[in-house]
Amino acid sequence: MAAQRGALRASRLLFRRAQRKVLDGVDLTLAPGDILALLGANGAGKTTLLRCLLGLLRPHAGGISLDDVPLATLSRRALARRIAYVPQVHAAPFPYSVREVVGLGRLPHHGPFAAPSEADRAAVEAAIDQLGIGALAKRPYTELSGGERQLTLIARALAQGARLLIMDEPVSGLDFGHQMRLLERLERLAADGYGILKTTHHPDHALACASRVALLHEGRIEADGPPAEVLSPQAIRRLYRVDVEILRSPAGRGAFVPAGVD
Ligand SMILES: Nc1ncnc2c1ncn2[C@@H]1O[C@H](COP(=O)(O)OP(=O)(O)OP(=O)(O)O)[C@@H](O)[C@H]1O
Repeated sequence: MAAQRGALRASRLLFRRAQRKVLDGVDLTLAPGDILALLGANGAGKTTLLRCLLGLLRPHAGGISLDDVPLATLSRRALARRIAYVPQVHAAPFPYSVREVVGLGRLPHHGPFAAPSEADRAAVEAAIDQLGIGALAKRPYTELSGGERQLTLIARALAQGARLLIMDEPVSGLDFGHQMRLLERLERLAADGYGILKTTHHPDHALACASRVALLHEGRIEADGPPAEVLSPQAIRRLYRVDVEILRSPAGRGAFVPAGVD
């Protein structure tokens, strides 16, 4: 079957750690326009799967392709222009300005020793505009709040030119307001044709902001589909051993309410 244009596709991935199958026959596709939320309990293998999709870990079996081209045949630089990783917010070792941090996203285009071109500078400014962080551009990254750092790291990914963004718990450590604003920004990026894969420990966020949800359990993708279909109380029970009820607002939004834990 032909992959959707621009899609990243993993088929039948197997990955072992110390003889244990962390990923065991995983199929997953990320296409432009998707917001795909990957849920799984602690240790389920979400980060391992992300690292395979980024070409940082080589699966023991199965294949990963980008536009039908095997990932393993693409250079790191070619890959970085197509797929960007947005890590969890981290402490920066040096007080680079926000503009300089976003500019690091241009390295796959001009290399570490060449001066940035006009096109590089334009891409950096466009990414800063897209994330609405122009007012922060001169501030040292080290002095930013967690939410501002997260926006800076997303802008860096956009400056990279990649259309597929892979995010490890993008709202972790953010206050409620910043969480909601970040999720809203992700929706806008998806509407602009970016494909976003994010891991999350919040089923509520997957209900509120995802076009698809994939559940990783015991090494396999147990379900992959629209949030309202996949995120049943039974599925939450199986994943987290928590009983929940789903409350729906008149606007159709949903939230999980715990009804009991093991
Ligand atoms: N470098 C490593 N060496 C050995 N085992 C590892 C290593 N990294 C991860 N593991 C194991 O692989 C399994 C999957 O880990 P992974 O980090 O992918 O899970 P996760 O779903 O991202 O977890 P969390 O939600 O807690 O971040 C876990 O059992 C973990 O202990």
